[in-house]
Amino acid sequence: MNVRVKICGITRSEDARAAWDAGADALGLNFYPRSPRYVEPGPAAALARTRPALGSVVGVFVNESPVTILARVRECGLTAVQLHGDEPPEACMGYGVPVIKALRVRGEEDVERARTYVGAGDVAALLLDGAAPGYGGGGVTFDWGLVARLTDAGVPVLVAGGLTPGNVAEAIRATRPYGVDVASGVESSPGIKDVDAVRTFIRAAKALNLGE
Ligand SMILES: O=C(O)c1ccccc1NCC(=O)[C@H](O)[C@H](O)COP(=O)(O)O
Repeated sequence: MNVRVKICGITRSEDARAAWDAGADALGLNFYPRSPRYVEPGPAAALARTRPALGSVVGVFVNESPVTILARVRECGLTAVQLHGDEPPEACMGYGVPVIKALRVRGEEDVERARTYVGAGDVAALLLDGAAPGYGGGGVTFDWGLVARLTDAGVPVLVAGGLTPGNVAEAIRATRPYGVDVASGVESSPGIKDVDAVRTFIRAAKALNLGE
């Protein structure tokens, strides 16, 4: 197993550097203006420049216009875009970088809906999130038992929603995902990462990589 770790909602350069140093594979920069983790394009470009040679910087968008997404990809050097709103499968292409489509999971019907994105456009992975109010970053888990039907079929899935240093290992064992993603579970307040929690989270996730 080689589980990748994405730390989402980075707003400060010290948090970005700490996450890379701790072994993060990807950082998420949030371009949804209503998020407490929103970053303006200028500071986001500076955060993206902390990226090490093999790291990935993912821009998170909610129902954003393609023109704006393309502009952010170019000006911030994003290596992937995460569409975290109500974007249909046909909207998941045209950015010149891989697309991660996020879906909130309440039950089996949402997993079936997720299947409609597999192979659509530039979708390279699905991110399955809990169904908290709002679009993301809500700290709510979902039934991990629903993920296996996708991962067993070889679909790259990032498991998100309510993950913490304390439950990430259990989530990985239950879902055998391509990766895991966390925002609020490693914060002292929204947008401010708790560096010790980030380190513990990454260590817990990557320990399973070493264990198999
Ligand atoms: O984090 C946000 O504020 C946010 C707002 C709107 C859309 C997406 C958002 N975050 C995207 C993420 O990838 C989060 O890491 C994911 O939703 C999990 O969040 P959490 O449950 O807090 O770990």
